[in-house]
Amino acid sequence: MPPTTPTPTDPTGPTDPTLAELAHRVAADRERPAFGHDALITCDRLVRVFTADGVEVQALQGLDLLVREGELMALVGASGSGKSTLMNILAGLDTPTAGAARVAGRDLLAMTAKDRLAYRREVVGFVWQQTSRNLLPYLTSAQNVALPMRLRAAARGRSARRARAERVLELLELLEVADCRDRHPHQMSGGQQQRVAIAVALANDPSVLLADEPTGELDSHTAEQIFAAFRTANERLGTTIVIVTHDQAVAGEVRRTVAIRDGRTSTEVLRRSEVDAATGHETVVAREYAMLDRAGRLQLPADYTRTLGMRDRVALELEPDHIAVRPDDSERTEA
Ligand SMILES: Nc1ncnc2c1ncn2[C@@H]1O[C@H](COP(=O)(O)OP(=O)(O)OP(=O)(O)O)[C@@H](O)[C@H]1O
Repeated sequence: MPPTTPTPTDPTGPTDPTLAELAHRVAADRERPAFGHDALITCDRLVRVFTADGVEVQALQGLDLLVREGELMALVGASGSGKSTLMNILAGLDTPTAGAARVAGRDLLAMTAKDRLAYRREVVGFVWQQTSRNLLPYLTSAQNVALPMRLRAAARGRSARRARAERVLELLELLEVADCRDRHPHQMSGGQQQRVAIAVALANDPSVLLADEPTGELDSHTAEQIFAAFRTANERLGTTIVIVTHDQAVAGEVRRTVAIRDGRTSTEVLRRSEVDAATGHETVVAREYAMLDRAGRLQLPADYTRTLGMRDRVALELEPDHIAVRPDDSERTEA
């Protein structure tokens, strides 16, 4: 199809708005809900700059991310793309340099030290890659799971021992490690330790469970089982779960995988099941999307731009139902 040339009468092209139209747009903007108003996690133009030896590193460069309540999603990206920086901010362990971040109604930039402690104890749970970082070595599994509940009870000046013991057992059973309840971490396999770690993270019924490479130290079979445990927690308890992973198998099992590139969300893969009406056969269809930020910026996948030799400048054409992005043809046009 030849490129369309937008004219002032063309509804797809730019026109000079009248004063009444401008007033209408301003009113509509004012009424439009804020970015991420209905999301459980909202990152809005999030920036994190580190300064080391006088050199600035921009780990997050205006990252936008929305996660809805009840989602189980994966974050992927090359080493150094900013995944751990984002997880540390969402876990309340680090503060962004600029932008906005909200989790379950908490503004992560405005929390006091006391709010931050309560946030880490009650709103988020985390599972780290190193099994040794998740569990205290001198406590049994049951004691490890009970600890966050005891700390919360102490902070609130309450004690409900029996309810606590019941919840410990419930969680260990849900994660299929009830038989390990009296064992210490060194008496369990890596997979069992990570299951107990998930139970610890869920102890105070957090709104969000964050996991940073939780299967990084495990073989692929055990990694699959750990992933199944996250899915059980998501389905049975309704917990929203965000997993950072390099593991393609894990990333391929979730409905939504968001890729981070150079400190920004770049592409997103959504998977949905389709049932063939004739055979009843179910297949999973995956589709990749690029993310358009609020300033209209788009990151094109590196393999696409490489394949077409696109660099610096590209040609844009507005079509009735899409925008075409083509390699720079200015020199050819001028010749
Ligand atoms: N405390 C810090 N001081 C200085 N630079 C840092 C610090 N933490 C992270 N960075 C830098 O910020 C960038 C993003 O790092 P980050 O650890 O978030 O990446 P990542 O995607 O999690 O990588 P990996 O997959 O290797 O863990 C990197 O360039 C890193 O060197």
